[in-house]
Amino acid sequence: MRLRAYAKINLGLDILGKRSDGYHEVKMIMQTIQMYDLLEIKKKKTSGISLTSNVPYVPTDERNLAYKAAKLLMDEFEVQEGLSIKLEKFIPVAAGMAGGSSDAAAAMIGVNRLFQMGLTDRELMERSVQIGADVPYCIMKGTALAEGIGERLTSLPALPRCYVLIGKPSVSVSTKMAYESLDLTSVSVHPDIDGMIRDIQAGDLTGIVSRMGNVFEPGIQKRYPVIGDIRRLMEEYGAMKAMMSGSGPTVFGIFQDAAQMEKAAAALRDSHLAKVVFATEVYNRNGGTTNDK
Ligand SMILES: C[C@@](CO)(OP(=O)(O)O)[C@H](O)COP(=O)(O)OP(=O)(O)OC[C@H]1O[C@@H](n2ccc(N)nc2=O)[C@H](O)[C@@H]1O
Ligand SMILES: Nc1ncnc2c1ncn2[C@@H]1O[C@H](COP(=O)(O)OP(=O)(O)O)[C@@H](O)[C@H]1O
Repeated sequence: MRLRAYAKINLGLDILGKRSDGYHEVKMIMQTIQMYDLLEIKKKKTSGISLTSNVPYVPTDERNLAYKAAKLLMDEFEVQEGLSIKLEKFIPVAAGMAGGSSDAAAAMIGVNRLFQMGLTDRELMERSVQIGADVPYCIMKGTALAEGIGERLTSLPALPRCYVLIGKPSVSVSTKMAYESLDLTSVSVHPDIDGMIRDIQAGDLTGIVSRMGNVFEPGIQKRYPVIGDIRRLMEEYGAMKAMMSGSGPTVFGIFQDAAQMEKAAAALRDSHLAKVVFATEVYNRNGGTTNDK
């Protein structure tokens, strides 16, 4: 069975406070994009899970989030057969694009089907938060409001047609480090997430984009100025707006025009500011790219 594990961007990312368990209360607008890892999962006769990957820098043992997610379900359902997972990574790692979380989500969806466990998406989402705060969203996909630690999800209408340019500099950012080093008292500008929800409901792309904001961005950009360089380049080449995704360092730009985005992508490649440059579109729950009829 082959599965796609889609990447996400955060159109808006606000942090409301810190909980006693160390996790943070968030309020985010999540958006799936047409960039994905591929998972091929198969039953195998010998028990246990084996995982292979096309990249050397992700673990292939129980530290891999796809492995962990598969194991969680297989343990609960006392599956005696084994599982092999072939993981092909295209989503940059430790990039703020939920690559690992999405692999975990796809593994859960696949294992549920392969071993006929009969769990609903809702039941998978409830279990998946044990793997990571973003995993329930990666099961749900599309445009959504994420609250709590990221697991309280409200589905939103699909975005109007637009294009997304991804630029990932060569640096990596650990999510844990990003949360730990964030000083909430010094956050002076919080994005207007409620306003963005209204704009999404109204299908107003200009409004949505004007409210894009990420409270992680100033701190991470200070450490890695290349983030600002990529952002500026994208805006110079016609992005309605560009911003860092999640805990970074990936920058995405929103474009109204595909040809304009391709020009920006070429300029970004020439600049060598980004190690990964990828021109794409949003992904919606119905499998399409827009809410066009
Ligand atoms: C920042 C975001 C924004 O979408 O994405 P990424 O940048 O990782 O893609 C997410 O909140 C990342 O979610 P996820 O990557 O699933 O986090 P987890 O694995 O559960 O947690 C990693 C670490 O981040 C911190 N953490 C995570 C989520 C949260 N709401 N509060 C936190 O403080 C905790 O210190 C935790 O140990
Ligand atoms: N399937 C996986 N894909 C990518 N990274 C993984 C995976 N499983 C575990 N990891 C580990 O999780 C960390 C964060 O990965 P990732 O999900 O790509 O970050 P982010 O949430 O910032 O996009 C990496 O340091 C990596 O070693």
